[in-house]
Formats: sequence, structure tokens, C-alpha cells
Amino acid sequence: MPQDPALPGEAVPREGVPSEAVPREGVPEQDFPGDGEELLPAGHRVGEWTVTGLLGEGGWATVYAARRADGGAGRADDADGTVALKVLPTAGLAPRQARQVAEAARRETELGRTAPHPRLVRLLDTLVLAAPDQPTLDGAIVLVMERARCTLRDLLALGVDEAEGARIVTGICEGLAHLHRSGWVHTDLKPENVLIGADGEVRLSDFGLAIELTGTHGHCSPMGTPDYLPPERWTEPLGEHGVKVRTTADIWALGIVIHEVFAAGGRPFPGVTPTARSAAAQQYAEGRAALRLAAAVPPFWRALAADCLAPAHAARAPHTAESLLARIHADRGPRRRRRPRTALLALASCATAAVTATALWPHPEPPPGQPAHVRVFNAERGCQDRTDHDPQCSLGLAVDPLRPYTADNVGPVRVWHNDTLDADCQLPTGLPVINEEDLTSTLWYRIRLPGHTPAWLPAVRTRDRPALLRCP
Ligand SMILES: Nc1ncnc2c1ncn2[C@@H]1O[C@H](COP(=O)(O)OP(=O)(O)OP(=O)(O)O)[C@@H](O)[C@H]1O
Repeated sequence: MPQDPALPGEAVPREGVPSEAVPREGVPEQDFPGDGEELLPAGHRVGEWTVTGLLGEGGWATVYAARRADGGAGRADDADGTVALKVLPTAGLAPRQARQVAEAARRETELGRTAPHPRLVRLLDTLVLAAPDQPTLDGAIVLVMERARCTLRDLLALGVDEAEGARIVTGICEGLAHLHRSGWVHTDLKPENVLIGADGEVRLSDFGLAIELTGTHGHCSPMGTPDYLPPERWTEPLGEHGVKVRTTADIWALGIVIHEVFAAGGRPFPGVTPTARSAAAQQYAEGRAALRLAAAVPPFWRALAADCLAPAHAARAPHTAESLLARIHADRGPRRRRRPRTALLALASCATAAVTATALWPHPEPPPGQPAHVRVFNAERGCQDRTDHDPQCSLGLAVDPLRPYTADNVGPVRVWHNDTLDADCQLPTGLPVINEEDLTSTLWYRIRLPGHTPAWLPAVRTRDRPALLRCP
């Protein structure tokens, strides 16, 4: 679930966010109970399911892979007999947060029940855990969903070619067109919430903030992921029922996603932090700055993204998901919508090579837990060819992965591009780090350093993804 961006009207960036660290998106001020521990260890039984591993973590939910406890063959809706269990704990939350969690679960269930579609992740069941002897689990809401292969964020980290990007954006438009036709606004569209199903096709997910429209608009709480919020959201008054939201909010977010898909994850608005990028988007919406899309975005997709990013609701309104789909089909035709071979190759590897830590895929068997080599990656191009250990090109290792990755949290050992380090375990839930290419990850590797205490390498500083055990 996303973070509270700001009070309505607070259109200026907030100060004090370290340049490389951003607040963990959507984490409630009070951590939920059991944070830092495995809520459901492998082997735990939930209804008719047995947990097999961790799939990912969001601000409110932890998502596990599970298979049928009776070992029975899969049904049509969980093709290989495995599913994803999205666990939303409620114990120990402040009453307002508990209400938010219950409301989020209600929306996901309602949407899954009333508007199923091949481009939306399938909800198979909803359970409430009764575990009186485990207070952290007691009362947790569990959404049983079809299990996806990875997120679009993972795929972007691997690189997506134009044909594959076109297929993905088409899938997103199909999902949005269905949602909007059914009277819903997603309100939290972003690559983390676009899953890639076992069949390689797009599934929109995370409907915890989805809003059912009454006529032309609905109302939502003033929450969202700042990078994907339309400019009008920052000035919209906060009424009794929340902030006004319309389908054009999803179209704006789609414009950002289209840009990311074709610009290797790059965002259309400049800035190192989400707050700075939101401020740049508002400057553009007020006519104080031009829209500058990356040259890498091919002309057809650039025009589409620009229309989605029309500065105001009224200018965006003609560009419905349906009309964008029609343009895509007119331009590309059915022949070019076939899945290219590269997509299959990328999908085959996205399971293990993803950069986004929250979307780490479990191996079918537990990882061996042996130390592994990781090669340092410095995203600064000017540093990649240098072999002289120029201090300007050195990178630091953090002392504590739960503190911002800034100078006062960096130990004495420096490392350079292509150095090989020994990692002995991984922490998927450290503080997020953004690198110079705008990749974000909460994954960290613990590095063994001869003669020094272990230090921490953020996953955005390497392209390797070794199978390591979770650090204690
Ligand atoms: N059906 C699924 N199959 C596989 N992995 C999933 C599935 N659903 C979610 N995940 C993984 O779990 C992560 C967290 O899930 P989700 O975004 O739904 O939780 P959340 O708490 O609502 O998150 P956020 O704070 O991002 O809104 C996802 O980013 C993804 O990596």
C-alpha cells in the first residue's frame, strides 16, 4: 500500500529526505506486529494451503507462495497447484490502521468478486486467520490469489525490448479499460503492482486502494505513491469523504509507466527523490516547465505517454484506456501483438534475476545458503571503464541496512565497479536505496570483509542475484 504523499495543497517538496534513501513506501508509522520476523514460516498451514516461501512484502502485506496441503493436483485457477497468500495482519494496529487494512481487503475482495478479468490477478479465496496462541497472526486477513511469476519492476530491471514493452503496455491498457468500464479506478498503478503471470501475460494487482465510481468520480483517502499521482491530486481539496479521484488519475500513472517501460525504468520528471519529481510534475502542470520525455521512448509510445501525461484532468479525459487501446491496435495490428521470443527469455529469468527486493522470487527448494560472490556495479558510466581506483568512483558499504545509505552510515572499506565480494546472506527488507538509474531496492547483501566486521551492499550496487538465505 502506498505512502501518504502530503496533505492536500502541500504542493512543495518536503525537505530532509537523504539523497539516496526514500521512506519505505507505505509503511505505517507503527510497524505491524512481527515485523522483522517471518510471519508464516515454510510449512505453516493456512486453510487448505501449506506455505512454501516468501514472495514479497509491501507496506501492509506480506505475500507467500503456498501449495495445496493435500498435495492434490491444481485446479484451473491455480494451474500448477501453487498460489500466493497475501497476509494482512491486523493485530496490534492502531484502530485507524486496522480499519484501513480491513477496508483494503474488502476492496480487493469486492473487485475480485464483481469484476474478474484475464488482465486482473485472480482472487481465489479470502480467509481470516484464527490463531489465539499467536497474537501477531490472530485476525490476519489472507487473500488467496493466483501466483504470478514476477513484477513489471523486476522485468524493467532486466531490460525490455520494444516488442515486449508494447505487449506489456497493451496488457495494462486492457486491464485498465476493463476496470474503468466496470466503474473502478485503480489509483495505485505502478510497475510493482503490474504482475507478470505464469503465462507471461500482464495481471494488474493490489486493489487495496481501488475506488468504485459514483457517476464520474469517487473519493479516496489522501494516499498514493507520489511518483504516480496526477498533479491535480496535490491541490484537490480534502472533503468529508476524501479526495476526488477519476479514471484520469490512472491514465496519468499509465503515462509514467509507459515512459518507464521504454526508457529502462527512467522517470519522465527529473529529480533524485519522489518528492522532487512530484514537484517537477507540478511545475510542468502549471506551465512552468516543458514535458521532456527520454529520447529512448519510440515515437508512437512517446505520443501515447504525452497524451496520458496531459497536465490537467480535462485535457487527459479524452484519452481513455479504451481509446488508447484502439490507437495501439490501429498502429500495431494483430500481427505485432504476438509474444516475441525475447519475452519468453526474459520471463524465464525474471524469476531469479529481479532487482526489486520486495519481489524476490523463492526458489522451489530452499536456497543452499552457501556464501556467494557478488560483483560490484557502479551505475555511473564514467566509472565503469576506470581501473585506477579513483576515489571519486569508489562506493561505500553500509554499516546498517536499516538506516539511510548516507555518509554517516558507511564503513571505512571502499569498493569499485567490478570488484568481487563475498556475500553470506540477504536482507530483503532493508531501507530502500535508489541508484543513479532510478532503480529502487530494499534488498541488501551482507558482505564478509577479511579483518573487518561484515558490511552491507545495497542490491542496486550489483547485478548479481545469488541464492542466499535470509540474514537472521
Ligand atoms: N499474486 C502474486 N504472486 C506473486 N507475487 C506477488 C503476488 N502479489 C503480490 N506479490 C509480491 O508481493 C509484493 C507485495 O504485494 P502487494 O503490493 O499486493 O502488497 P501491499 O502491502 O499492498 O504493497 P504496497 O505497499 O506496494 O502497496 C508485490 O510487490 C509482489 O512482489
